[in-house]
Amino acid sequence: MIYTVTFNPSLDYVIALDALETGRINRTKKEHVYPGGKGINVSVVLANLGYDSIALGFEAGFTGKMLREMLDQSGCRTDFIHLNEGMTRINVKINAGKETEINGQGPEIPEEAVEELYRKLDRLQKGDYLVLAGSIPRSLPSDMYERILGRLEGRGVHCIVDATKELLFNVLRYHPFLIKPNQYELGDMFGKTLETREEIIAHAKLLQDMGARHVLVSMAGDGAILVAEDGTVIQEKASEGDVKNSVGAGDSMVAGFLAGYLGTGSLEKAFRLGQAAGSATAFAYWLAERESIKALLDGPADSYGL
Ligand SMILES: Nc1ncnc2c1ncn2[C@@H]1O[C@H](COP(=O)(O)OP(=O)(O)OP(=O)(O)O)[C@@H](O)[C@H]1O
Ligand SMILES: O=P(O)(O)OC[C@@]1(O)O[C@H](CO)[C@@H](O)[C@@H]1O
Repeated sequence: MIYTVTFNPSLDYVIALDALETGRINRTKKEHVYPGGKGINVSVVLANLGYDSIALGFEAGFTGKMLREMLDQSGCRTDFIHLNEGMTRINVKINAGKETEINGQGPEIPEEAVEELYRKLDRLQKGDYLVLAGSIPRSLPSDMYERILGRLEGRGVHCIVDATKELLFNVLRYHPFLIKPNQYELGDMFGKTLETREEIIAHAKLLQDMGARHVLVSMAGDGAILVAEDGTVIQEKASEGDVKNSVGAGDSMVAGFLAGYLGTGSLEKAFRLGQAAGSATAFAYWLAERESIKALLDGPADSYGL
């Protein structure tokens, strides 16, 4: 089974305007509310690709109730922990020529709720995949992901971590199966701006020296580079298309990679399905659907396990 964990889910309020001006009333041309949060997005795209997963995380308040309902309707299985105080955040995604995002802080997660999540994770079995993705609320310590991987160590659970800075650095010694920083996040981890292919590969390898297995570096419209555990490097440009809203492109890429890997066992197919899923999301108002992903694949969909 695949599990995703989203510590700080959201409702994403996605709006489109011709232009955004501060200090005045702006009116939207288009608006929509979607379930959000990185792990949840991974679960939604996995479901669109025909892969079952269970989305774990925390929800609270009327927004949390709505999040559950929306995910139920979309056929995505959840096993959230309900918090009695606060409310699931609403993140605002503004498409006005440029993309601007305002992400909320989210509710406080008490110690008992974290313990409840640990108990759920204790039930994972050998061969399961666990995706940890996104920020954690400020009330929690920055070694949260490390504690989870430490607890799962030696149990044969394959972990995928899509996080930045300390959250990511701290988990490397547990040899995560896959990490997916974007080009800027990777540079940021070393206090640098990475521009060339060589610089990106060299820094991905530094993360492998610290314990990561496969490192997938996404580069938005420029595509992605996979530095595999055995040193193989796969790089490809992204498909060209009309970008509508790239929020969730990275999460879609993680979902596509995992689906491709589970469906074929091939890192190359996984990489290509990941790229197609990321681009299909960028070319849509929200997360990629199965058909739009298939349309961006090179070769027949069944050769990707779809
Ligand atoms: N403008 C674009 N055109 C084509 N493909 C894109 C575009 N933006 C993203 N993609 C695809 O999606 C993948 C992931 O995108 P990106 O690097 O923006 O991830 P990210 O920074 O983790 O995104 P997010 O945090 O919004 O989920 C890229 O490697 C590429 O395959
Ligand atoms: O605040 P975080 O946890 O870093 O990111 C949350 C978020 O921006 O990530 C997803 C896109 O990747 C959105 O659905 C969601 O609003």
